Amino acid sequence: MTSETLALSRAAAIRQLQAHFEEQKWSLRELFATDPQRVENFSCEAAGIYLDFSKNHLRQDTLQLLIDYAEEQNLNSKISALLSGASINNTERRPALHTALRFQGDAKTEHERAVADCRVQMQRFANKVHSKEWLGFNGKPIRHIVNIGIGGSDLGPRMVVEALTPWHRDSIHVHFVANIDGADLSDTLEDLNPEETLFIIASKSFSTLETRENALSARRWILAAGSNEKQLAQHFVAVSSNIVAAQDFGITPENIFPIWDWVGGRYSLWSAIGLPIILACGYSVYKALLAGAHSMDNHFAQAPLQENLPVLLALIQFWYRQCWSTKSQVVLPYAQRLSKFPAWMQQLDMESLGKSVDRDGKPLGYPSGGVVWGAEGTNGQHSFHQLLHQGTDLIPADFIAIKQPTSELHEQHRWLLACCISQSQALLRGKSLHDARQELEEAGYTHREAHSLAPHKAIPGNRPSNTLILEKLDPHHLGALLALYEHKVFSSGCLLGINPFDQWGVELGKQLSSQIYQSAEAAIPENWDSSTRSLMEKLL
Ligand SMILES: O=P(O)(O)OC[C@H]1O[C@H](O)[C@H](O)[C@@H](O)[C@@H]1O
Repeated sequence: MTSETLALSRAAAIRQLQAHFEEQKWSLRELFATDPQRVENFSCEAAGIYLDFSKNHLRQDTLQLLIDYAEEQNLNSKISALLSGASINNTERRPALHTALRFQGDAKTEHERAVADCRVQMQRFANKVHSKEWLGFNGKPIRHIVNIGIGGSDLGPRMVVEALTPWHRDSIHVHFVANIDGADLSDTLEDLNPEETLFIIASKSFSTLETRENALSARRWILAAGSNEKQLAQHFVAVSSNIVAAQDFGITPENIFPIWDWVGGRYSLWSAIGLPIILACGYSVYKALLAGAHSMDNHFAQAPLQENLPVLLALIQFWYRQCWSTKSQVVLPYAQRLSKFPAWMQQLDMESLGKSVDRDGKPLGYPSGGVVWGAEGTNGQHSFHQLLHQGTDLIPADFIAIKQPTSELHEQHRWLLACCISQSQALLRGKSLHDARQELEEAGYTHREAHSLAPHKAIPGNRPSNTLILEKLDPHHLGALLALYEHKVFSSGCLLGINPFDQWGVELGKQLSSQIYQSAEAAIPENWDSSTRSLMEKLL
């Protein structure tokens, strides 16, 4: 099918789905009441992750319409194109081969051989640090690693290092600095000894403002502590595809870990951008993470669309966004150690799907990616869940539960899981006006008072959610979970007909910030809007 035919079929399929939506009269409670097998019919398991998607506004015919649409959009062949290294990132004319970063067994392709070499380089380096063979300028072993990077060069490894806390080595502490706000770096360095600190300058482009400025400040901090220029090599390594810029910064070639243009920033934690994970937890943990992701890659490649976890999640998102006009989706990991997961998801989903034109540059004419947000449970229950339950917007939720306790406090874990289950049940069931009235009367309110208060207490319910269950929060399951969402976002991009691999929308702000920074020293251009000019006068 040509791209024009695909675009026409997209528009027609969306209209058909909308017609199906208009006809639907069922409530979630009715769907459960009329189908005793609903959970069996609307759940799947793969790579150690169980997905219950029964609490969604889906009947078999809805799902079939969605699957038909995915087939019409050639989703299967697009998945094959992604995994085989076709130039799927059409605007930047390159493949998106993050799956090659987690290959298992012997390296077969050119990409895998490059990855294998890099893995050896990382392992050797980590061994030297862990065995205390790698010394700082004063002959002291390294105890602190500070990763300086932002966006994809920060969010993934930061989230994984926190998620895998039980695997941390006692001898090494890993820290992350991202923000251009100097408080981020200075607060982090406050209690560190420069003699025992090593910086990873993580930047695919090696030209990102925040990373450059933080790296320069870190360099001055090490020099001020007594290191000479030559000894800086003992305190700085880099991960970059811009080898020349990293060398110009003063990093010796053997301490530069490569990343390639076929690895997108938000998909890069599996590359040398994941070096902090190896330093914090050891190489075997990193390997298990890759293996978990690889098992999800295999599932994504092989499972039929109707049993394919990433595809199902993408279809559900598509259904709500196109037909239910949802504006956002919330991700709720019920695990303290996954507190940074929503931030990682935000970059993954919003940088990928926040587009207004299709792969050919034509206006979409239908909504693309929405807002992704969330926080770890149970904390959100005591703040924003109010809006999920009683607000006017329908916000589909993904709950992520971990079956095995993540601490010694097993009783608390049972409470955590009970809270997680109760939230999706409350979203589904709601509370009728009648029940709210009765509850109030039972609590001693007069009939009249109960009548007037009940609308405030009633909860609409009928609100959808997915629940994902991981057996354990270990490297393998975590790897599978992250790959699941990566492939979900890719599938969403295919369903929307957009290229999810570029992010040129972020460039304008960067260009303007340097113009503003420079103009503040000279005259502010007169043709700039008065608000910008006034803010510059007040602030700069
Ligand atoms: O790794 P870097 O080249 O420093 O890029 C870091 C980040 O900056 C950019 O602004 C992009 O929006 C991100 O996708 C990227 O991950």
